Formats: sequence, C-alpha cells, structure tokens
Amino acid sequence: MAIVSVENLKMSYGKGRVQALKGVSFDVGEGEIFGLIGPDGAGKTSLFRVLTTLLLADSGTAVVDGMDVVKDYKKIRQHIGYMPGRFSLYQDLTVEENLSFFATVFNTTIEENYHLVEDIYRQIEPFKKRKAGKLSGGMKQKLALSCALIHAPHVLFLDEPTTGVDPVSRKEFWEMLQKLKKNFKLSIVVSTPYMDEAVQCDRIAFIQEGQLLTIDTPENIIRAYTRTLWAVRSDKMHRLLTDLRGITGVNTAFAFGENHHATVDSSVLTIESLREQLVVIGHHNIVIEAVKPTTEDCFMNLQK
Ligand SMILES: Nc1ncnc2c1ncn2[C@@H]1O[C@H](COP(=O)(O)OP(=O)(O)OP(=O)(O)O)[C@@H](O)[C@H]1O
Repeated sequence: MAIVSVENLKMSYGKGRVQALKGVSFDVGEGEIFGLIGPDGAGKTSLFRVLTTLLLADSGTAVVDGMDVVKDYKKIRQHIGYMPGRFSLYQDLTVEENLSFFATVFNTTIEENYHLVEDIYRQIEPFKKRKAGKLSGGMKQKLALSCALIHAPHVLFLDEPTTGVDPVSRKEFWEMLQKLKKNFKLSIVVSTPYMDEAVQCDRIAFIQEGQLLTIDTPENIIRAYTRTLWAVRSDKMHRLLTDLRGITGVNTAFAFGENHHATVDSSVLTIESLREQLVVIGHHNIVIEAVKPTTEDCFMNLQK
C-alpha cells in the first residue's frame, strides 16, 4: 500500500516565472526508504514543502498517509516528521530544550515516545545542556532527527539530512534510518545530492529540473545501464577531459573521483586505439580500464 502518492504535481514560484516541479508522479510504499536524488536546484526542497503542507502546488495531487495535502493539511502535520535542509533547531535552546519544545508542540512528552528516539538521542544526551548552536554538524543532525521523531510520525521527510556532515556521521545516519525502518516500520522519504547514498534506499527517483528521470531500485537502475564505460587517467587530467570529448567514439566524459569516466562506442574505439590517440596528442602515464557503472554514471546517462 502506498503511504505517499503523488500525481502530476506542478509548482512554480513568482507567478509561474520559476517552474520548480514540472509534473512529478510517484508512490512510496509503507515501510519503504525512498530516495530523491538530484543536484542543487532540482526541485527536492519544493517537493518536500508541498508534501509537508508548507507550500501549495499549482496543480496535481498528493496524498500522505491517506490524507490530501491541501484538504487535510492540519491533520497531516500530526502524522509526519519533517527535517528541513537547514536543521530546524533553535540555536539558543539547549539540546534537551529543543527536544522538549518539539514534543510540546505536538502535545506529547519526551518520556512518552522516548523508545523511538532512544538509540539516536542517547548519543547526544551527554551534551543535553549544550546550546544547539554549539553542536557539531553530526550532533545537530542527530538532534534534528530526534526532534522530527518525537511525536511518533508515520512518515519521515528528510531533506538533504547528510549535506555538510562528515563521512562518519553520514554513515551513522543511514544506519539510524535503517534501524527506524526495521524496528518501527517507519516510511521514510529522504533527499540527497550524494549519488553514492542511493544504495541505502529501497527505491530511488532521480530528479532534475523539476522532473523525475527514473524510479526504481538502485540495483535495477544499474542493471539497466547498457553503455560501455571506461575509467581514464593521464598526467594532464584537466586537458584530458576536453580531449576525450573531442575524440570520435567517445560519447560522454565527466570527472569521477581520481579518474574521468567515458562512455564509448565500442564499434569505433578499443582501449588500445584510445590510448594511441591520447599518446599522439601528448598524454603520458595513461591508464584506461573498463569499469562497472555506479548510480552516478546512471544519473549522468539519464540526464539531458
Ligand atoms: N523561494 C523561491 N523563489 C523563487 N525560486 C525558488 C525559490 N525556492 C526555490 N526556487 C527555485 O526553484 C527551483 C527548485 O529549487 P529547490 O530548492 O526545490 O531545489 P533543490 O533540489 O532542493 O535544491 P537545493 O538543494 O539547492 O535547495 C530552483 O530553480 C530554485 O532556484
């Protein structure tokens, strides 16, 4: 059964001047971790604001936990937890005061729902007297998640929860989400600009310029990738990117960690013939190897 159901949602800012959502449709299953993955400006925050009843769409429908985001907006707010991009903490309140405030707003107490946040909150409890503004990024993230959970919501909306957070806290955060899903069957819609986090989700949707490019499990998205993909390195990485793009048989090339990833037409190029061409135009220490695609390669392949 779908806990979130979105149908042809369109939303614009400034009387239609900026179209942030251009007809978005998807369902999220109960107990699913659903990831919205896309670059800055893709429309992730706008979509979250519509789904959490903070913004009105121009057209289309969205139903969350069986309630319409327009007609039932007050009721929905009791049933969802929202962690906005810049954590919605009160910087001048202590850790404990923040959590207590969010509990009070929803007519509950920390004690009543402590079991939900216990695992997460325990890690920051030693600092409960510290002002939220004085916490590290990872600790703020844990407190913000505790605050979003303290009224026992059925669905969690997390907008870029791992942006600007160190790699260890990022990993821990995903482990916390997996536990929430497993222990409390929570449904989670989470956005991220980090392509490598896609594998943490049950299903993902790639979003770009207000449109969804594809929706599937990360495994199926990778399986559907049929291009020939090579990782290429040389002593002149910056020039290599431009040079690769000018070689017949190279369809696309983009920077990928220490390498460039190139998709090629294998009826035109072999690894050896590409190496020869790069030598002729002055590259040294060339390494070319066939690689398996990642979710980032799939996104690059699908985007316009
Ligand atoms: N208040 C606003 N007024 C006008 N345009 C806006 C406003 N908020 C967002 N936009 C525009 O709407 C589009 C979608 O932005 P949105 O913030 O939803 O994207 P995003 O994927 O969340 O990216 P980011 O991580 O940068 O917030 C962008 O073109 C953005 O510039």
